[in-house]
Amino acid sequence: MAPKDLNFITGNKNKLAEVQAILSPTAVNLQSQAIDLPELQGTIEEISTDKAKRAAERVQGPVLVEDTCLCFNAFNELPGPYVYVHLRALTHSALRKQTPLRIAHAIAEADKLPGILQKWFLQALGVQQFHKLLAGFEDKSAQAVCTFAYCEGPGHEPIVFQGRTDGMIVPARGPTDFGWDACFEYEGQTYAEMPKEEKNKISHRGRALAKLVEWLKQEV
Ligand SMILES: O=c1nc[nH]c2c1ncn2[C@H]1C[C@H](O)[C@@H](COP(=O)(O)OP(=O)(O)OP(=O)(O)O)O1
Ligand SMILES: [Mg+2]
Repeated sequence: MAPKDLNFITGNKNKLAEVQAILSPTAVNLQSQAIDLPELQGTIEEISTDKAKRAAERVQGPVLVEDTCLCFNAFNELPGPYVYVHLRALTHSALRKQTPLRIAHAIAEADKLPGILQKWFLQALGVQQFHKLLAGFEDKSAQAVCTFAYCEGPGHEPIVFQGRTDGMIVPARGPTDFGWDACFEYEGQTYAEMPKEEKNKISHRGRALAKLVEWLKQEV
């Protein structure tokens, strides 16, 4: 059964602000709790559904969670689950000493890339260096993927809503206060350069929430 109230569990204030803005014209009553949840390794869907189950256990009630991935198309086919595991074991300072190629191999796992590793890349390289990951590749295209998972409560199977937006990885332009927004270009503008309403209309998050809102309408 679709809920009237949603309890969005996230440790990320920028995400929360966007979700509030996107859902404000709808009938959804959004609450939120800032809990930083551990994230599993696996496919994008597995990460989100597992995150939702953990969150439901933690709050002992219905929850909404979200996981965001940035997938570089140039690295999709590269192998390297072990590189990924290896990089995960490194500290931030050790990661900074890795060669771009080693980091690129880890990005090859982008399909399976939990937000936490992406967070590490951003923290280790900084938003100004982020585009250099693709320096040796002609294909700078990328896909922003946002996956919401709603879980009715402990023991329930989560429902997933996903939105994807195609763009390019570019040297940072615009404010750098939200993740890789300044490095992700969509139709000539980086996410960071766009007014928020414009980003929310075309963003991975906006598209995923449109599906969530549709589901809520059908269920009511
Ligand atoms: O629209 C976005 N524009 C730019 N950057 C973004 C966006 N959305 C997430 N991001 C960044 C934040 C974090 O560095 C990573 C995802 O990690 P992710 O685990 O999904 O988020 P998080 O740990 O910050 O919050 P949460 O508590 O909801 O897991 O990508
Ligand atoms: Mg996270």
